[in-house]
Amino acid sequence: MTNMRPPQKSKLLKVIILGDGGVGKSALLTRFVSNRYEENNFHTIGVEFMNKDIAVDGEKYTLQIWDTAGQERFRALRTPFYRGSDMCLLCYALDDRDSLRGCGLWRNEFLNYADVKADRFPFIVVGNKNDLRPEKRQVSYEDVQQWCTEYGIGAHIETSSKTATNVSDAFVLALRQWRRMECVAEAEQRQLGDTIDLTQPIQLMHRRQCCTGGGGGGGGTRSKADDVVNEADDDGQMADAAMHSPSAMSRHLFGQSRSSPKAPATNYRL
Ligand SMILES: Nc1nc2c(ncn2[C@@H]2O[C@H](COP(=O)(O)OP(=O)(O)OP(=O)(O)O)[C@@H](O)[C@H]2O)c(=O)[nH]1
Repeated sequence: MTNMRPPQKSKLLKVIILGDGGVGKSALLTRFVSNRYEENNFHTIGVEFMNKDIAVDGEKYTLQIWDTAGQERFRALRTPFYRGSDMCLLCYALDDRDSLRGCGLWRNEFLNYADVKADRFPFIVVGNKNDLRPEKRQVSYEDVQQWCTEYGIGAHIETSSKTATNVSDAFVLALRQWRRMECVAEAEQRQLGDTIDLTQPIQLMHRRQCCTGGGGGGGGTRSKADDVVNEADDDGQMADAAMHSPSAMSRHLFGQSRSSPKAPATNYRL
């Protein structure tokens, strides 16, 4: 026996990179995964993916990163791969104003084919080629901030695959957005789980035994609730009532007369 903790498993997450043709999506992926940069890339046809292990805030992840073709003619080849994505990088190039506008169309295309809710999905906006000289820049940081606010996207980063600036940070940012969304979803789920819908009929199981009341036949002291449970053993209805609301036993079967032979006590409205 050893007290060593088992090696932590990494979580597999699917990341998708979208943006107009030539904005630098493939260069970003190649820089991140292989730390290489090529000046003359071929256009991507359809989709390609690569895996990269990453540790963020003490957690291990394997990112399965899908690079998609930005050219319109490849739409039918790329869209089937949107489903199941955990996060999405919307890319534009700093020297191409139209490519920022394009991000809106990419977002819509993604939402449509991935079938996810816009306000529940972790998008980030990535401005590529920030190594270019200032005079080549067509998109200011403020333009993008404004765009992000308009589309409700909370994270934006500028990168350069050429000079390896902020490339890993872009993926870490996306991962953190994903985690934030997960936390929101979990909190909502918890809230839903804790909420009892008083308008719904509650179906109780017959002859359930109460461990605190000695109902398992352990020979402990009999409680008042035990008596009531046994008293109603014939049809099991009272047992359910006793377990769920012992103090309400005086109102047997929730307001219905005990003499009523077929009182539907196991399917009631509060
Ligand atoms: N200056 C500069 N140029 C870049 C950078 N990243 C990419 N490029 C240039 O942009 C060209 C297109 O980059 P890609 O990565 O192929 O673009 P893409 O978005 O994948 O294009 P599609 O495959 O057609 O969708 C490259 O051949 C490079 O010349 C960068 O960080 N800085």
